[in-house]
Amino acid sequence: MAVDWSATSWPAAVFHPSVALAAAVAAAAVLLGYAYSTYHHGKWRRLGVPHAGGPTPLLGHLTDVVMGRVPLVHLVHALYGQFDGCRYFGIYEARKPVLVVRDPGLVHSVMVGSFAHFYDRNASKVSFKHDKLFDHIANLRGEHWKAVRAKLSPTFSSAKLKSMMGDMNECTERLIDNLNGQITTNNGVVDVNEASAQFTTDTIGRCAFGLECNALSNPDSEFRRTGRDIFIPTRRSAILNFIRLVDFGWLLDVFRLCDLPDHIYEFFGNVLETTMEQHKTGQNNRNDFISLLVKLKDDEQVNKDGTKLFTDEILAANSFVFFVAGFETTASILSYCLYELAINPEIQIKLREIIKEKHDENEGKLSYDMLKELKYLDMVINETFRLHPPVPILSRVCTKKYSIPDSDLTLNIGEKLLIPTYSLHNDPKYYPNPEIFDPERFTDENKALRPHGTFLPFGDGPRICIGK
Ligand code: HEM
Repeated sequence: MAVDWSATSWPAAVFHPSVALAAAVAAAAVLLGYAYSTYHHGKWRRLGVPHAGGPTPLLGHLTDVVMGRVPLVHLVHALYGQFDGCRYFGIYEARKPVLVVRDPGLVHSVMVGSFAHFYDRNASKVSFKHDKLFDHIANLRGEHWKAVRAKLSPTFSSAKLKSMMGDMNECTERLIDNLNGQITTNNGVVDVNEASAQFTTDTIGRCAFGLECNALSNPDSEFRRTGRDIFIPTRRSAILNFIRLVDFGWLLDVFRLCDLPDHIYEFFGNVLETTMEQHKTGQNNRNDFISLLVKLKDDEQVNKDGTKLFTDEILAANSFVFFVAGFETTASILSYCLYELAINPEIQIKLREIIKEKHDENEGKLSYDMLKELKYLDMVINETFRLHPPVPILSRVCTKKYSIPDSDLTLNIGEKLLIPTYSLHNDPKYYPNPEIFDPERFTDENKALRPHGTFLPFGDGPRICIGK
């Protein structure tokens, strides 16, 4: 049977004015969305800055990173290789132009010499307004950061470090027992990753908080569980980070959303309250991080504007960051160091003999001064930091207009820079055959041959790691 097209209703529907309007609105929305998501993508071309090609609308160069196909450090490393010979290059972190600094001299200027232009790591607190643990030293900005940093720096004076040696030695004895136990029960196979995480949890718990965390003897202890919960990526944090990345972070403030589960906020609030109380009532008279916090709080005068620097929230946030910043980094470098020693037995034997000799000279005791004399141990650890930097990329935000010397490029306030630590550590120009584990790169003579800005496991300049 022939179809009578004039009798069907669809052509009439297509041309109905409301459908045409909807189509026009949809087209306008697509165009607007495209314009929004690519608005800044021409910046590096306009400025004549060498830049990575083909940014995707909305996600820029981070599509594969957001999809979980490539870690950010691999992406930056591949581009670092592509821009050999350039002092810097541009990428797009989603919509935002970001400058990656390749030249060690410029890296050093940004972090040290011209620090006054690059005070901060984060541009703003948007999207974190309701995060009770956000206002810690690593996130604070400008003068506020400077004031808190000056007060917290004495945590790691050499006198304080010396007083921690007893606790560290005790945790180390337990680590050795744990490793020996694993060797016996597991045919010589050892999970150094988990043992390092447990050891680090116990050591920070004792040295900073005066707490017995028992992670080595009880892998399910509360501190160890909390450490795991903070670092295991969740769908929730992935979604929140995506929202931030595409510049809708303000929505998280509107809906009062935070990254971590409630029990983590409660945990750090409780740890701080309990340990501070123990110090105040004399149940604990150790000279640790918490005693410093108690003193800062008690001694503080109210500012002219009636505010205080060390509010309960600032203290809780800083307890949190001392645990978080110290835990994963130290555990990671310790397990990589044990791993490298296992696959480089000649280095292991040499290091072991040097340590044993000193240990015997010192009547079987491990002291702070003895550690400082173990130069080869330092070289082995530094080579581990070079190959496996726990923080492989650093960031800075321009806080005061900066003209890059010998170039036409001027950075404006709020613009972001990345410093590719991992790539600088693996650049054959500074470290020939970079894939080889070779502690000899860190003799005094060899170190002196390399320019500043080529070894950054703890960052550099006034914002360098406080726990270095
Ligand atoms: C192997 C161990 C560690 C490594 C590799 C490491 C690495 C780093 C790096 C790369 C930075 C950024 C520096 C910059 O931007 O220039 C940093 C900052 C920081 N680290 Fe560490 N860290 C380690 C241990 C610790 C420990 C034990 C603590 C304990 C308190 C700590 C607390 C901090 C803090 C609070 C900051 C922020 C400093 C500021 O903004 O003023 N870190 N760390």
